[in-house]
Amino acid sequence: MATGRSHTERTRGIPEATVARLPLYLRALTGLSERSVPTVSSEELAAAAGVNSAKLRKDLSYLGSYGTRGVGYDVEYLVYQISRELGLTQDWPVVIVGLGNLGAALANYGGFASRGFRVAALMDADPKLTGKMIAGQAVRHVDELESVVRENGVSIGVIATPAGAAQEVTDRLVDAGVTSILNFAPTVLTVPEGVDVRKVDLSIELQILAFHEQRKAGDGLPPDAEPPASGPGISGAMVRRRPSSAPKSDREPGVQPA
Ligand SMILES: NC(=O)c1ccc[n+]([C@@H]2O[C@H](COP(=O)([O-])OP(=O)(O)OC[C@H]3O[C@@H](n4cnc5c(N)ncnc54)[C@H](O)[C@@H]3O)[C@@H](O)[C@H]2O)c1
Repeated sequence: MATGRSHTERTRGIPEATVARLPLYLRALTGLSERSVPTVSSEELAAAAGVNSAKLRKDLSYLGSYGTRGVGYDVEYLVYQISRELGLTQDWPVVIVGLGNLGAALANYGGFASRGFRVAALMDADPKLTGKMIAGQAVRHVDELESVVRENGVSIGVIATPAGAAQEVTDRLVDAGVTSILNFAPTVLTVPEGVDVRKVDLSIELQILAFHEQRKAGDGLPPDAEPPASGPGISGAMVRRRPSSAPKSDREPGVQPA
């Protein structure tokens, strides 16, 4: 199943679209693994992940995984391969900033820890929230952000503050050493080279559904109108990058590109 190529060789050149589908395969495979299913065909796995099987085979070939004719893919091994490719075989401490409705819901979501994303700290600017227990952790004041990031080796920050605070929080996270941001606030974040931002925007997903609903109703669009690119709840690439030297006035509001 695996080729003789090194991990580094395989990692090079995996298309971003393939990377975006790997979590879908992993979720489907985890379900199979929990049911102790030993092998899976590309057709079954593709159906479970909601992609076509030719695409799946191509995607998995980037990992050096080709399956065995007549048998399919070894479920446990493929779970390991995809987890390794996604960097999930190590622990990633995350910090959640903004513990309002959304932040508290995220903190209570068990799916982070079970996938190796340990919530190292919950931080909020509201002194009334300091010390409040959420999901078994005391909320800490955002004044401690830099020390929390450094002490816990945090590399991923989750932003669930109002839009107006998101850039300032991002700058502080980045200055403290965070290199990946998951942004729930409805604003464009500007980050230096080398920092990745993923934006989650449920309202964009709803707008795409509205487009399709409108088409189903045959309302006002020419028959050959192209639908917008649909995607997972986490919008695609992202990122407006600002060289660290660029002035902060470069920032502009708007919708982060998907
Ligand atoms: N992406 C999505 O699909 C989605 C869905 C719902 C909400 N949102 C967004 O998520 C954010 C949070 O929504 P909510 O309903 O939880 O809001 P909320 O008002 O309940 O909570 C925001 C929290 O952020 C804290 N905060 C404000 N400034 C801060 C700062 N500088 N540092 C640290 N904490 C700070 C506040 O004290 C508050 O506890 C908003 O930007 C909202 O628009 C996004």
